[in-house]
Amino acid sequence: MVLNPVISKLAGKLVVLASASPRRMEILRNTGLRFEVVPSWFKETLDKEKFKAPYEYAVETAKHKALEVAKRMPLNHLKTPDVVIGADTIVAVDGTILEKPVDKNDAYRMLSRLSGKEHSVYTGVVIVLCHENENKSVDYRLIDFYEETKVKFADLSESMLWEYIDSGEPMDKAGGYGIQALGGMLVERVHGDFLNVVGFPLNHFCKQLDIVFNTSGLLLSQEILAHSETNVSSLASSRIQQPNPAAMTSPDTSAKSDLLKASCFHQTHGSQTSPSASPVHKVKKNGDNSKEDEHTWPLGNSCSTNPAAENTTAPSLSSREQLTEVIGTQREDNGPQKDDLQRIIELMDGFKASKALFTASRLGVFDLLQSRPELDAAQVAQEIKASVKGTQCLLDACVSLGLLRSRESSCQKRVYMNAALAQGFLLSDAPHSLGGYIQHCDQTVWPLFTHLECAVRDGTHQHEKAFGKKANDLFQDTLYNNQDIKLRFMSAMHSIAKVTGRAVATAFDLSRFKTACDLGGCTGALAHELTKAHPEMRVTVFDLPTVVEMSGRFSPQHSENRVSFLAGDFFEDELPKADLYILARILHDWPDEKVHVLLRRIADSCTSGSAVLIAETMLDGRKPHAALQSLNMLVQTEGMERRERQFADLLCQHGFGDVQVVHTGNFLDALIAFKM
Ligand SMILES: Cc1cn([C@H]2C[C@H](O)[C@@H](COP(=O)(O)OP(=O)(O)OP(=O)(O)O)O2)c(=O)[nH]c1=O
Repeated sequence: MVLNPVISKLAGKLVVLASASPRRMEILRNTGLRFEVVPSWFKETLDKEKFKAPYEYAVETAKHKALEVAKRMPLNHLKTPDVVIGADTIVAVDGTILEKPVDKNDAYRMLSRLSGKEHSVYTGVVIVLCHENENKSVDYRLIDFYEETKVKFADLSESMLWEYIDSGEPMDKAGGYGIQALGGMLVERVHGDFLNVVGFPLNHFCKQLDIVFNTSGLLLSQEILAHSETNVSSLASSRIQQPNPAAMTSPDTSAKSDLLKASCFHQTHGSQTSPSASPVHKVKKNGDNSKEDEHTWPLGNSCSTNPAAENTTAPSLSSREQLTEVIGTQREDNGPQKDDLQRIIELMDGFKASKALFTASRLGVFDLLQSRPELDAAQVAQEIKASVKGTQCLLDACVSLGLLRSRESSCQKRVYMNAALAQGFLLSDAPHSLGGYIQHCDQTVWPLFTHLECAVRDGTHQHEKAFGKKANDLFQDTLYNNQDIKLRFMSAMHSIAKVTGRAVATAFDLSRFKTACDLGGCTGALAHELTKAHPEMRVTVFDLPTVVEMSGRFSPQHSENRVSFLAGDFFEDELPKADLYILARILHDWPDEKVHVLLRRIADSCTSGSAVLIAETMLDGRKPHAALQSLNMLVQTEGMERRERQFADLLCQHGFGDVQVVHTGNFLDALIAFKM
């Protein structure tokens, strides 16, 4: 806990881990830090001969990983992070650097060299602080350090070696072993930070953060204080990395982003923290637009809205402290800006990236490579019954998108395996699989979006143009009009609810509510998360008969029976009585006049103190996902996405007030309003 205050100073900042390492994610996630994961595309091919010490190689590699993500995000993700963390772990024995083995023989070679000896594990870490300056370019300030841990292996027999290698564990780990898993059996002694061996020297990282914040607790102040050499420990060193311009291309810094105004919602990776730690803010009713981005944090410290506009005075520099070199580029005066052109190309390529993901998912590429990693394009093509040429293009596109990883095998063939993103979200049987939603996007949303221009001109959905049939009743005539389409849609809604359910269920303290009714709750995925998070709560899922009859297919094996289903139409039938009514991704299907009908019916069913919990992607003028989701509703439904204030205005007309919102950091934001 002693270091927790340091981590909490990153609250409200967009922190990005530029790593696909599940171990690094786990180590950081366990600190309660909220961060996004954006694996780096940097190929770890620096010439080792050019470095006088192994740790220099690790630090330089970590720097390139972090900077690549820091530069790419404004273009690909349309947002500039505040902090990007890169890391690289290597094993060094007898002056030789060992990274991840390319195949089993390579693993054997590495482990044989380590057998019976002491070696060093170095993890280089680079923290990139991104700061948008007055001319809209982004300054990058780097702080780097490395940690060394000494590890002594036991004498390893041939049989032990091969048994370990055949476990598969060595293949994605430096030095060909994982000390935190089976590889622990090989280790006699560790001297230094254990987590450093696993891939991230957490203690040193927190100490470094403390230095960066120094006493005034400022991050991204005008002058980032550098760390003096005084805290060099026996096995670790911290130093300011004076970026070597020759060693790297100057980052594209013209990316436009106002996200350095520390927006008050979190990009959450991993475990949802308790409601008390989530930033809850009250929504003012219409007319008071000036404070839209100001939120008060439960911890009492307000999040800055724009560092550049703050009257932050940089702490004075002591003689022993150095400034890191600012890396920035001056904008040229003539011709199309390279970065702007790149931005437009990225946008034009967007649909190709989506379709590549949809196609790979539909062809079963991710499931195949999970069961059989390290296949080459020809082998994948044979399995998915596709051309080698087409498969090669698709696989390489997925690698470029960070969905797959590839490397040269020992017989000089390029082999492919799933990246962490694919393992987390794209496998059919993954707990948070988005496969259903991807199929819905590919089969339903994609054809509708080809008629976006008509949707914009007409202001109506495009089911008839896309599928050749009139859709009078949005759901009955389109999404539910045959079993396959209905099952696909329910699977899509189920996958979204699985990914977002816990964040929505824990966004507020709902312990006062004993009964809830999830209107349009579809498969009950959110309902189950609510009962998990609130042991006293019973939830009734109220949805159309055609949906309720299929919901059993999605019920979790081991679920308490505090979730029940009731068939009905929430526009027509009497609503079940409940303390809390839930509308998750429901209101965005309907125009205001229909929303008023539904809210009036809910208000009539409520008693004082009852509440309504809304989960939607809320428009905030910044998040591209929300604005694009609103287009999605335009082509698909009669509805739209709305701003917080629009919800507050709709709700107050039906006697609901004290509106609070939590930006959960994933697809959905949560809003609660109480019956006054
Ligand atoms: C020595 C050792 C390494 N490792 C892992 C940590 C790292 O994930 C990996 C070293 O390879 P890295 O290149 O540092 O990291 P990575 O490839 O996994 O992820 P990324 O490059 O995207 O950041 O080896 C263990 O898990 N246990 C160990 O005992």
